[in-house]
Amino acid sequence: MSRGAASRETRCMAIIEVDGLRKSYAGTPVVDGVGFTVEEGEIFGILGPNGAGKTTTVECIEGLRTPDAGTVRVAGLDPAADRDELTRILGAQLQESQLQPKITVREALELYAAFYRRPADWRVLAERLGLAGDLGTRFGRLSGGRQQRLFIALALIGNPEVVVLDELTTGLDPRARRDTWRLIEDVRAGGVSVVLVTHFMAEAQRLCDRVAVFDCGRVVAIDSPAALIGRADAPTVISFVPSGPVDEDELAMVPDVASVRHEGARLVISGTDTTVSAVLALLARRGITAHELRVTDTTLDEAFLDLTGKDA
Ligand SMILES: Nc1ncnc2c1ncn2[C@@H]1O[C@H](COP(=O)(O)OP(=O)(O)OP(=O)(O)O)[C@@H](O)[C@H]1O
Repeated sequence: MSRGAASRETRCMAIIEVDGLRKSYAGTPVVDGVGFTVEEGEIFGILGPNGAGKTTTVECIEGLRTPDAGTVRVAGLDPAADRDELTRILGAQLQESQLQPKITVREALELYAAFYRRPADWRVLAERLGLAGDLGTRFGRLSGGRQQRLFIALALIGNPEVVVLDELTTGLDPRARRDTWRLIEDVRAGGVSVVLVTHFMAEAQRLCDRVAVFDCGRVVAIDSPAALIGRADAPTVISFVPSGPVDEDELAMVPDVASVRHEGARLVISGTDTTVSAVLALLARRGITAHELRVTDTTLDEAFLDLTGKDA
């Protein structure tokens, strides 16, 4: 194989490579040795509590910030040095403040298409993203969900190989969020790699092939959502509404119990399979019936708490 072919093959696998990335503001490190790769065609999630350094990291990938140390490559390009070439490969979601409320959907699509040498056909994009009926509507009059559709369309208008979506569904109602998830899946099905910065565990669990969990400027874990959940100390949750009072001290003594909490009248106990049978046996001994009994796998929320000790 020629060296050119070999390097193309390497590039085929990783669309983004970040290694040893560091960035400080006023001497305070906010990104402190971050490294990960995003494979072509995957939806890669970046999760973490407020201030963990997620946005700073993606801004280095987008060429909006210059790293203090480390390397970032997007399809082999250095974002800080190759901004012009980068715009042909990478699409970034706009922030709301970058669009005038009076601009119509058609005008925004035409304007942004004009920035690229070989833009996507904006009419096709509008159709695909369900915006064809909104072309004459002013941005300020669109619902939050429709505005997000427009931001996705604008991120895709340069025919990018990878898009970075930062907190795309924050502020949307659950229905609009689910619609946006479907759009992101469609984008990936169209061959575009996706980097998704999110606070929502359900979003990461539903969409992402792999997730990097950030904490205090570092990556504390990278894995598939299922594998991260599998790493949790307490992989099983049993919950029920007890028919009478339960001695919680006694419950806490049950084998493998990691936590006992209340959700209204419901008791929620996390632990292992052993916990489930032991809790049921204890209830039977005390003559208590478990109404609305549910046994579920732990979620990414719980796995995240285990990894960072904080809510996202
Ligand atoms: N331009 C800046 N000047 C100084 N400090 C900054 C600047 N931008 C970000 N910070 C600080 O750097 C830290 C990391 O910010 P960053 O936005 O990267 O985190 P984040 O994980 O994206 O957080 P969030 O989820 O709240 O958006 C925060 O403490 C933030 O206040």
